[in-house]
Amino acid sequence: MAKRGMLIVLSGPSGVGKGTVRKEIFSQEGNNFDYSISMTTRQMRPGEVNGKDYYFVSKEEFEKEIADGGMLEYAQYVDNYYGTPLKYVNEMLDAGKDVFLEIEVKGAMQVREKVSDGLFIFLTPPDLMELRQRIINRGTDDLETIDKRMEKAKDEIEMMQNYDYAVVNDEVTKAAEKIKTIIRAERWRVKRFLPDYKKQLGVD
Ligand SMILES: Nc1nc2c(ncn2[C@@H]2O[C@H](COP(=O)(O)OP(=O)(O)O)[C@@H](O)[C@H]2O)c(=O)[nH]1
Ligand SMILES: Nc1ncnc2c1ncn2[C@@H]1O[C@H](COP(=O)(O)OP(=O)(O)O)[C@@H](O)[C@H]1O
Repeated sequence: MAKRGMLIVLSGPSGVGKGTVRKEIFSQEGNNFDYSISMTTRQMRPGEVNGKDYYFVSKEEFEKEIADGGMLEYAQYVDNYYGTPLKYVNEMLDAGKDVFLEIEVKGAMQVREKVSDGLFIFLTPPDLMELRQRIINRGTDDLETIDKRMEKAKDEIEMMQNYDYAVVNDEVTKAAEKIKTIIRAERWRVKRFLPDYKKQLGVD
């Protein structure tokens, strides 16, 4: 059986640039990871593709998945559900692939409870004004939603203490570089390396 893959969780407040940084990492290293496509009940935005950006489902379908135990984690975020389907993640990890999740903080904490050897990275904005500006620039939210997201962001940043690494998203390429460095180093953490190495050496 292949060595089980590593679960990499990229999290942080909405609008900080998780999607942007994740896409930058995948454009360079897409062959090295699998991305878990989330399920959501929110409206599809122009340009989004069902099954690529998200699996877009109804509230009823999402609640059925929860009831059937099909979600690794889920959260309700600004009136919609978002979650990670469990089956794909397990299949990929079992096949020895590293799987990347890009999720908000409540979901990340559920994963932390369930997956003790995951790698948890918190992407954080240079400051709150810059975060607000990014959400405005993205042009996907009305003012009321932006205010809700900003209120949430303050609580979300408090959650940083529960993560393994913090990365400031000042520039996209720099943040992506830092995350790649963290992942490379993580592969050589003794707790990940040693069990296999012992097997190889025939010592236990
Ligand atoms: N818990 C959880 N959060 C998710 C998942 N997928 C996306 N999110 C997060 O939900 C929040 C809202 O997502 P979305 O409306 O797409 O906005 P955007 O990511 O800010 O463009 C963001 O912080 C996402 O990272 C998921 O599967 N689980
Ligand atoms: N380092 C950065 N500098 C400036 N703008 C950024 C940076 N990273 C992301 N953005 C912009 O901020 C907005 C929010 O990014 P997005 O990736 O959608 O965030 P998230 O997935 O965390 O909600 C987008 O308009 C994106 O182009």
